[in-house]
Amino acid sequence: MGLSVALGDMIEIRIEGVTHQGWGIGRLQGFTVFVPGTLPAETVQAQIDQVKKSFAVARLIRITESSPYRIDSVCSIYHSCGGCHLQHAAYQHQLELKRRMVRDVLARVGHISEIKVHPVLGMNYPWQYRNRVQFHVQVTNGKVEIGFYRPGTRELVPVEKCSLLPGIFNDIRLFLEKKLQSYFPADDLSGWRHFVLKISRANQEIAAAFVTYRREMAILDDLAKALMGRFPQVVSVLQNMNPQNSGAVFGPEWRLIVGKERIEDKIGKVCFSISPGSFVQVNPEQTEVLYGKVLDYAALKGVETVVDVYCGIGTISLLLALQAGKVYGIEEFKEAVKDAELNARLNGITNTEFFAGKAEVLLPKMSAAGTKPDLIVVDPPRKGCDPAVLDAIAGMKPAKVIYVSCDPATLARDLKILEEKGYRTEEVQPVDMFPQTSHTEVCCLIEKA
Ligand SMILES: C[S@@+](CC[C@H](N)C(=O)[O-])C[C@H]1O[C@@H](n2cnc3c(N)ncnc32)[C@H](O)[C@@H]1O
Repeated sequence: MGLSVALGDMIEIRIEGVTHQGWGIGRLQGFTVFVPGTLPAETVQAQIDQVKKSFAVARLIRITESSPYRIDSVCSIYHSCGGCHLQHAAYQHQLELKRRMVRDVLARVGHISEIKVHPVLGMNYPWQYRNRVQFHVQVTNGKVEIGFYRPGTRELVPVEKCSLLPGIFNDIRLFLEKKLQSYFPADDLSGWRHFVLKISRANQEIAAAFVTYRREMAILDDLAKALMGRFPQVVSVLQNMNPQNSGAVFGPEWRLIVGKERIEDKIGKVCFSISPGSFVQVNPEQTEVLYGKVLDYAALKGVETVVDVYCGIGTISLLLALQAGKVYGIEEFKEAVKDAELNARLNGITNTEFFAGKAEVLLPKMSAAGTKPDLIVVDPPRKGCDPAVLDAIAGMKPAKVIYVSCDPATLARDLKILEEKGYRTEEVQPVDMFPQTSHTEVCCLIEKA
């Protein structure tokens, strides 16, 4: 039987749960209705925005019974920006909601319900935690705007200050917006795409990147010098050329405009030199918590062979290498592999070896060559592990697998596959890498059954 409501209808609904995007979930005539911006135990009036075969989406109009955990959001643009999803919930409640989200998705997708999901490890100060940002630059009829796109659109949200960013990022954005505007109308401002900032937690140095459609951009050198002159913390300004209209922020070609090529950071005892396009975790304080959990679960004794799959610049690999016999890292992005090798040298670590290529090709090759690791760590992108990676893990028969995931749904899918291949999930520890948003990082310990 279909839902007897239509687009534009007003409904009253009790919210019972929350989705992984942070939307409230209610039931109406046996149908699922999602209401963004609501919390469990609230009753709300909402207007139907979308009706699909098995669910509807409604827009929050009025809260008739409020959750005791509802608070006023901090950001004035919270409802239009879309970058945060849970600012309307007190932080401790956000952590509880995230724990429930992980538990629900593991049960629904992974059929894993008997395992306890530990309370989410949160932050003392869950603001200004991001170490990098990608702003979009838009120049329309000579008016320069630097900000974020409204979700699913190319419409810029006017941002005065983002509460997830260090204060200096907001100041730099305002400076650049004004400075860029001052070149108009004398200079051609077309060709701009993004403006990216990264800050090192260890020494507070900042690297900036101008991402442009084309190489020739008259004002970039002048702008870079002005930026460094005004903000001495900016030690590196680069240009990245990205002519493609794919979803990727960076294209393959980089040019150093002024300052140094790379910035350095530190995690635990290990120093990292980071090339501009490489992946690093976005929340450095919580990265230490997450990696600490990986080391706990690994419980190494100095003799083990470990494979770190999807290793990025070798952060987890090098921390593990301090406690293992030998660590192999696998990573698709060649520059990140060069970083990992350089970082091993910088830290005097000699028991690592890194391989550039796709995990789904290299791990099966390693398995065929007879490598028998005691532990395999995987930290894949959101889409999770390729089936060939999971097959290779089962073939190599490590006693332990540690799965670090930024997407609980693909994690649940992969844990189910690993269970079918003779592995059992023993521990599930969510870590709040992304306070105020609905995203959660999860670290799992999996053992051979
Ligand atoms: C979530 S990041 C984890 C990086 C690292 N473990 C860390 O904590 O910084 C995922 C990494 O997987 C890499 N990657 C994506 N697809 C891959 C593939 N098919 N094979 C190997 N690496 C891949 C990305 O370049 C990225 O560095």
